[in-house]
Amino acid sequence: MNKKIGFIGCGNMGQAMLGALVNSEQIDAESIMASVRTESSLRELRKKWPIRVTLNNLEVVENSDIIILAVNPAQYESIIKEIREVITSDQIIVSIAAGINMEQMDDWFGKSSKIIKTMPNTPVLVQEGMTAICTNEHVLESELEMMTAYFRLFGEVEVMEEKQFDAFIALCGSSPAYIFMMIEAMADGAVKLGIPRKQAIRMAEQTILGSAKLALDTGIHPAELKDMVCSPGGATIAAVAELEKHGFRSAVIHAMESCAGHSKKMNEEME
Ligand SMILES: NC(=O)C1=CN([C@@H]2O[C@H](COP(=O)(O)OP(=O)(O)OC[C@H]3O[C@@H](n4cnc5c(N)ncnc54)[C@H](OP(=O)(O)O)[C@@H]3O)[C@@H](O)[C@H]2O)C=CC1
Ligand SMILES: O=C(O)[C@@H]1CCC=N1
Repeated sequence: MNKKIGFIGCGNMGQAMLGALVNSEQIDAESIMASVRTESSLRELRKKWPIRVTLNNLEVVENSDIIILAVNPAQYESIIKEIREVITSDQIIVSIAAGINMEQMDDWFGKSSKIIKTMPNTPVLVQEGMTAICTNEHVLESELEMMTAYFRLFGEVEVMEEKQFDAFIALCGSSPAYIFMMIEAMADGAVKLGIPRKQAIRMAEQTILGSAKLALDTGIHPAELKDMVCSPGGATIAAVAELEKHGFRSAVIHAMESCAGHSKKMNEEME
C-alpha cells in the first residue's frame, strides 16, 4: 500500500474513492494527488481532503504510480491524448468510465500502456462498494493482485470479463441511484402516513441496510426472505400485491436493460 495514487478528475466518484483511501488509514494522504479543471473545484477539494491538488493533469501523471481517470467518458479521449506522452510503461492506468472499452483506450494511448478497467459505485466511500475489474494484456498477474488489494479498501471486488461490464453497470454501478429512489419513495409513503420526514428517512435506510445484511449473512434466497415477511392474510402481502399491480419488478428489469443498453451505445458512439 505504498504506491503513489493520482486522480485525474475528482468529482462524485473520484471523491468517493479518494475518501475511502483517506479513511482507510492505510494510505498516506500525502501520497495522493488529484487534478480538476476549475479553480472552484480545486478550492473545494483542498478544503475537504488532506491531499495534494493541482489544475495540471501532467503533474498528476509525473507524481503517481497508479493513475485513476475519474473524468466523464466524453473527456477520456482528450485526457488520454494529453497525458500519453508522459506515461511510462510501468505506470498503471485505471479507468472508471461507463461506456469506454479497453480497445478504444489502447488505441488512444497508442502504445502498450497497462490499463485496468473498473466499475466502482458510490458506496465505496463507506468501504461497502461493489467493484468489477478487468485488465488489458499488458497488466501482469501480480499487478492485478495488487490492484485487487487496493480495490478491497473500497469494499467487495470481482474480476469480470469486459463483455459483462454493461450489465454490471446496471446491477451495481448505477443501482445506488435506484436504491436511493426507493428510500426516498418509502420516506414519502411514511410522511403520507404521518411519520416525520427525518425519522422516516433514517428508518427506511436502516431497513434497507438490515434487509441486505440479512440476505448476505444468511445466504437465504431473497424470494424466501420475502415470503418470510408475508404473514397469511397479513399487511405485507397487501403491499406486495400492490407493487406487483404497478409492475415494480418489471420496472426494475426494464430500467436495468435501459441502463446497460445506454452504456453499450456510449461504447459504440466512442468507436
Ligand atoms: N457517479 C457515479 O456513481 C459513478 C461514476 N462513474 C464514472 O466516473 C467518472 C466520473 O463521474 P462523476 O464523478 O460522476 O463525474 P463528476 O462530473 O462528478 O466529476 C468529473 C470530474 O472531472 C473533472 N474534469 C473535467 N474535465 C477535466 C479535465 N480536462 N482535466 C481534469 N479534470 C477534469 C471535473 O472537474 P471540475 O469540477 O473542475 O470541472 C470533476 O472533478 C465517469 O467516467 C463515470 O462514468 C463510475 C461509477 C459510478
Ligand atoms: O451514470 C453513469 O453513467 C455513471 C456510471 C455508473 C454510475 N454513474
